[in-house]
Amino acid sequence: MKYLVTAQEMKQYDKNTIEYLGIPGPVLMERAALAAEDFLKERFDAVKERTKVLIFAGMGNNGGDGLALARLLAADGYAVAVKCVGDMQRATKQWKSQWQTLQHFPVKTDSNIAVDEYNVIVDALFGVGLSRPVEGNYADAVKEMNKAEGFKLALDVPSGICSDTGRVLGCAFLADVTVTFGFCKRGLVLYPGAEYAGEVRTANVGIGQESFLGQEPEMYTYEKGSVQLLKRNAAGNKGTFGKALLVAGSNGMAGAAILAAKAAYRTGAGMVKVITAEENRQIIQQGIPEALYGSCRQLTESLDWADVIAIGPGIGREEQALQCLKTVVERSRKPLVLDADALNLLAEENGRMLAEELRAQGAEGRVILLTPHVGELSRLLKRTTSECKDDLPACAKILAKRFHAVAVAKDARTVVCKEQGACYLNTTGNSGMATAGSGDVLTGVILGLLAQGMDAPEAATCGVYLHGMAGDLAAGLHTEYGVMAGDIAECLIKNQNKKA
Ligand SMILES: NC(=O)C1=CN([C@@H]2O[C@H](COP(=O)(O)OP(=O)(O)OC[C@H]3O[C@@H](n4cnc5c(N)ncnc54)[C@H](O)[C@@H]3O)[C@@H](O)[C@H]2O)[C@@H](O)CC1
Ligand SMILES: Nc1ncnc2c1ncn2[C@@H]1O[C@H](COP(=O)(O)OP(=O)(O)O)[C@@H](O)[C@H]1O
Ligand SMILES: [K+]
Repeated sequence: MKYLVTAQEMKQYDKNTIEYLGIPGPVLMERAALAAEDFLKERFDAVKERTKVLIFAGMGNNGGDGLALARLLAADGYAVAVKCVGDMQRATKQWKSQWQTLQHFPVKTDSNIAVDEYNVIVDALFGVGLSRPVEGNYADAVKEMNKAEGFKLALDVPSGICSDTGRVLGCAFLADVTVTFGFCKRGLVLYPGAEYAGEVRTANVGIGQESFLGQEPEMYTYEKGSVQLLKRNAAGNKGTFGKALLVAGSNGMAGAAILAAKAAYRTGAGMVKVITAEENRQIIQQGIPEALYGSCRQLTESLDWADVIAIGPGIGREEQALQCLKTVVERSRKPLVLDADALNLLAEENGRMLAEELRAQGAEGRVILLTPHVGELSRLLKRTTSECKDDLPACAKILAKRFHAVAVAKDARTVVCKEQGACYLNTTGNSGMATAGSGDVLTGVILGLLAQGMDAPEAATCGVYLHGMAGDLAAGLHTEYGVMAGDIAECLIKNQNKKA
């Protein structure tokens, strides 16, 4: 597990480290600069004579890190220059102290620095202290850095990227590598920040879990290779691994049902039954002969049969779909995954009473998982899609609280959260998964995990992770251009736990 922190959390952990653990701020700054220096030496020591480093320093402690880095590199024989941006009178105490020390080292700091003479550009304008859009001299400096040739390193956060949301505030530094200090910031993982950050290296500067003092970060992710499936019972039979009921696929939309059913089987469910439109009987039986088939008339008895239920992929928004949803909500209390049109129906005026009923069931303890993409989420929350996209973790939390459910808010970086506790941000997957039907596969994966007895939050986080890993494997086979949802289903579980 890897923590992802906000600016506020990071500042609190800095403060705790200094005030409670007794490690002075200048020590932390020195370690931050040493970590950045280590990285640069790893890359450039072999070509030190030809390496000229230009550091753009703002007036906060991020700039202070930059000044300390300039000193360390100069002491090590590198050609270094620093370009200060901002009013030195207003610099932080640590910055001023670094500036005084720097005067004893051979670092160029005068105002006529020709940027194109330098082949390494270091951005130390703003870190987690960025509080408003980058404008004026600062924006000019960011543009100058971006225009420069050569290797680009950001200290802590690329300037202009919001540490919490990954949004660009005004304009932002486009880094090849970001060395971030203590813990990885959310904005380095969320888009577009992730693209601006380039490769992210998290450096240990002496701020660790001891600095939480009971306040853990509210977001985490899994690193590749760290997710475990439930141990498979060697003596198990198909009943042991769960009966999964899937209500999916209206007339002409049988593909959604086939993809989700296949994914549930590929994830390990013992039995999968598909309830779908009568017209789909033949195509389902040919497309996935391993699945049991039922028409909508057999829904009620199938609810009794099932251990877990999913509804939504390809069901449409017609009256029959609404009736199926009504039956599933009212006639059963079993764990329920709602996706796609099931969510759209709940968001419509017609589905309002059902949504109320579902909320009440959630409050009474029914296990509910909602898996909206940004469009579905916006309809459920009655917000614009850009509002949802701009702060997906916050919107996912609202949804989880509203339905007393596990919310899986899908996007390039999917968020999973419960009513209470930390959110999971997924980092597996790729743009090849932005293809019709890949959400149906995810529904099947989560259903398959639930069928085997995984608890709901774990099935959601593990499911999203595995789905993304399968997408990465599929992209390895077919490229990000060529991935189709069926490929993702085929790649599930294959080598999933191999470290990348
Ligand atoms: N506090 C600590 O002990 C440590 C802090 N470290 C560094 O310190 C950084 C945080 O330092 P600060 O809190 O001083 O913040 P920053 O250095 O990120 O910048 C904040 C300063 O920029 C100004 N500012 C913010 N947005 C602006 C904008 N758009 N235009 C113009 N000015 C703007 C603020 O008013 C403030 O003066 C971290 O990112 C990290 O690089 C590291 O040295 C590790 C230890
Ligand atoms: N750029 C991307 N990077 C990683 N994952 C992505 C990307 N785009 C889409 N996905 C994933 O693909 C799935 C798409 O789901 P959804 O939008 O419901 O598709 P559909 O409705 O076509 O089945 C989600 O799990 C989402 O997280
Ligand atoms: K920076």
